[in-house]
Amino acid sequence: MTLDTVKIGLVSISDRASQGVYQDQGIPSLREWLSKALENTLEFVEVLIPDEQADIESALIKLADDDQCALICTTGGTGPAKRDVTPEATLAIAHREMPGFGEQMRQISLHFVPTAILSRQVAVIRSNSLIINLPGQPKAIAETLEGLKDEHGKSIVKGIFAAVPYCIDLIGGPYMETRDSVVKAFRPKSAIRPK
Ligand SMILES: Nc1ncnc2c1ncn2[C@@H]1O[C@H](COP(=O)(O)OP(=O)(O)OP(=O)(O)O)[C@@H](O)[C@H]1O
Ligand SMILES: Nc1nc2c(c(=O)[nH]1)N[C@H]1C(S)=C(S)[C@@H](COP(=O)(O)O)O[C@H]1N2
Repeated sequence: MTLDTVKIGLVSISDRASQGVYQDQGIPSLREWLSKALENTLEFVEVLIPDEQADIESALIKLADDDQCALICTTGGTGPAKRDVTPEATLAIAHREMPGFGEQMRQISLHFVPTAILSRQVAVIRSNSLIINLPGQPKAIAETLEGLKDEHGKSIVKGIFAAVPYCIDLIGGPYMETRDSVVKAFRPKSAIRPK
């Protein structure tokens, strides 16, 4: 079976990276982890913007409605600081909320940092796109998507990505295959397509 190409939007939200104060590591970290985790051919649409609610909303609308990305990952701007507005922007353009993702990401992150509860990250659906907020620390991207493994590679805490392919099936997106050594997608037996 030939796998579908998957279009993925990557949005890095950082005042300083967008001004060139430091080099953006958000988009490269997202691209690297997703390319490692997925067997499908991936087509990325990438945006680097400051923490401005209007800019974030229009970037998300364009990626969902015009580019038709099945998955959109944001990084940054989820904390309690005044300029952190990523969750507000995401909720403002959402059609439906998916609260399980935010709940699980905060649980996972508590295994890494006690400040995990400061992230207000959300996940939502807009039409056929799943949009997920990830924290801004570049290392938080793999932590929340993949979870935590012991020294033998055995999963201690499951990352949220295990649930992403089936969610995308259910909203009418492409069938995504993961590499089990990175993350094993879970689907009910009836939804698994033979390789
Ligand atoms: N896009 C990025 N590229 C590289 N490092 C980043 C990026 N975003 C955040 N970081 C790092 O993670 C830390 C926490 O991220 P946070 O989103 O809270 O940044 P911030 O303090 O709001 O600043 P800014 O929006 O200017 O990146 C930052 O201080 C920075 O060290
Ligand atoms: N996995 C993980 N989650 C994390 C962190 C981290 O380093 N790793 N940092 C926390 C911190 S310090 C903050 S303030 C919040 C919000 O980060 P953001 O504003 O960069 O999105 O994410 C939290 N979640």
